[in-house]
Amino acid sequence: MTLERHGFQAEVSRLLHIVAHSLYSDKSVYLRELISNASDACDKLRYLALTQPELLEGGGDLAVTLTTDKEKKTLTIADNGIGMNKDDLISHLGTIARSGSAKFAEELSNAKTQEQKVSLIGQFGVGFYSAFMVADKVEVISRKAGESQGWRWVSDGTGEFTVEAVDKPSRGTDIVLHLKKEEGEWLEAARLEHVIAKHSEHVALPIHLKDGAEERHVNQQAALWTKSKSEITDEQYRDFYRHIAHAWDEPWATIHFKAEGKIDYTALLFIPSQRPIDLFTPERKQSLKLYAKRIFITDQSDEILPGWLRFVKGLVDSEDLQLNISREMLQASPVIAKIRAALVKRILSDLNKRANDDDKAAYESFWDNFGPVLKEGLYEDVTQRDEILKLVRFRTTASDGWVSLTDYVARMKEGQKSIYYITGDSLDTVARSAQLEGFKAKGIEVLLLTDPIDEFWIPAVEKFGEAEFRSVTRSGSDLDTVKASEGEKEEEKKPVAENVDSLISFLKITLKDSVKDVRLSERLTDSACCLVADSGDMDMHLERLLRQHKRLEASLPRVLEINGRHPLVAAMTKQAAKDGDWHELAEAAWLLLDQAKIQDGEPPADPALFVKRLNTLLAKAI
Ligand SMILES: Nc1ncnc2c1ncn2[C@@H]1O[C@H](COP(=O)(O)OP(=O)(O)OP(=O)(O)O)[C@@H](O)[C@H]1O
Repeated sequence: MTLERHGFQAEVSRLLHIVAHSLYSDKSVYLRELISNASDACDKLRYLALTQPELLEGGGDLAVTLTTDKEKKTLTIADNGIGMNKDDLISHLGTIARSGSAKFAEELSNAKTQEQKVSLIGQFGVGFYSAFMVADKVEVISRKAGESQGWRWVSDGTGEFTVEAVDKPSRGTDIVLHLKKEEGEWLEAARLEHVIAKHSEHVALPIHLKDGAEERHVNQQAALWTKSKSEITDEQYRDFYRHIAHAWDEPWATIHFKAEGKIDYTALLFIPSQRPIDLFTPERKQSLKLYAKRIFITDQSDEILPGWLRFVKGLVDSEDLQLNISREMLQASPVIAKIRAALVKRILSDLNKRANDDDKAAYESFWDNFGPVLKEGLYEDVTQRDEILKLVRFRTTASDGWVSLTDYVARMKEGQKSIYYITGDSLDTVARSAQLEGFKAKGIEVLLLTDPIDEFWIPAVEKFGEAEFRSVTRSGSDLDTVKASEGEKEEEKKPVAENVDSLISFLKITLKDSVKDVRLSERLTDSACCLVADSGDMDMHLERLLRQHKRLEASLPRVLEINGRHPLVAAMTKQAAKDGDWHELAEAAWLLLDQAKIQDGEPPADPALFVKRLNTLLAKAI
């Protein structure tokens, strides 16, 4: 059979280069990764064999076997699981199929320091490729269950791999590591046993170690989640989390409980301390593993947890599920629906405890990582809305830290009935927005919202207690009904330019359909003008988002608010009262509209014309 040469996908090459140059202080993690893959492969076969017993080919004792060869300097990790055929080898081991990989590769190339790279890899996981931390050549010899042809994949981890057909009598996969010169320790049985005890003790599959003529069973194999909490150490929980979630970080939270009664199940759930890179991909895939009576069923069900809890890792094992339940049947299963409801309740209540814990920084680190995902629940799950609102934290104009809605409401000014917010792309731009000026002057706190999901949950939720959410970029904000508190006296206000109404009429006639209306503003103190959405119209940031995603073509005309106390508006008002040539005033009117757009982060309607007008006026002034 011919030997085929293939190039690795670009992101894999880059990843391999970094991994092979051994960034990790603890290289032993490669063993955990390869044993986890072997154990996943056996789980997959065991599940398929429930309906296709012929796949077991008479050999149903699934196991992982580690074999050392001191002469050849190889360590082989073999399993008799599902195996891979030629296409599987090329796609699974030659590309990173996982979503988020393009973003990962981009960030990896942008990362400057080794620490940044390690942290990125930590978020993404390197799985199989970690083999190249200890090996300068890796051979994968595999035969897929139900197929007769075996295949051999070989690579030295630099850009290319080869695939060829080989005979492989036994089903499953052998990973042969040709160890680097300095990695001889992986030929020592004691060293291997120690690492297995540390990282893979709880793998629910026998792990055998063959060292010369001797073969031993080296793991305890007790499913960790079946033990009682008091028998499990923090370290065991952590190692189990890393094993089951293919993670590299510490769990931020560990939730382990047994439910007995109408439905019996055990849940062992983890919340990571690092945000994985693929958290915001469109599939919003969750990865909780489902077991029935300790047999793995699936990690692909969207039924066990809602998408807005997709950051939760771990497993659920139920006594009340049929072993041969198909993934389709899961969708209609009342047992799953009940388990899901209970898990959601439990996770939210644990989060609530942590939110009220003294360790504010810990909760804020969770919020930083997963807050935007949890907020999706406000939009999607009416029944959990009140519980989630208790957990949400915001940046605001009044504080550098995170603020809860309860804190916000407690600080509301006399006469303030609404919770004010502004949405935008980044904290910096929203915090500088002209629409906030009047609110700042009165000392009214405004929530600064910068997650795309904010545009969707706010209109769905509408209220927190009695207080309605109100955008400051909308007209009719009732600013004048709110009293400034003592010590925050509003600055002495300058009088509004006399006859400003005639300027307003002039602006309406000149700007015509480019604006919906022109009004005198109560919200501006420093800026001459700003654009706001008319009450009932779409919020401006939402409109921009929809246009970016090509869901909306043209932009809607907005209300131009002008500041009657601003010197520019005063000068224009004077000019409007005079008879004669209004050409220059009209040019100034267009400049006023364009500057409002620029302040909102939008380009002027016609940039060339904007520059021409500006230069004409500047030339006169200089
Ligand atoms: N021993 C094995 N038997 C069968 N398939 C395997 C084996 N090892 C790896 N694979 C296949 O190769 C894929 C890639 O493995 P890899 O460890 O790189 O990533 P992963 O396990 O999917 O994710 P992670 O990076 O989180 O570990 C796996 O998803 C699996 O399909």
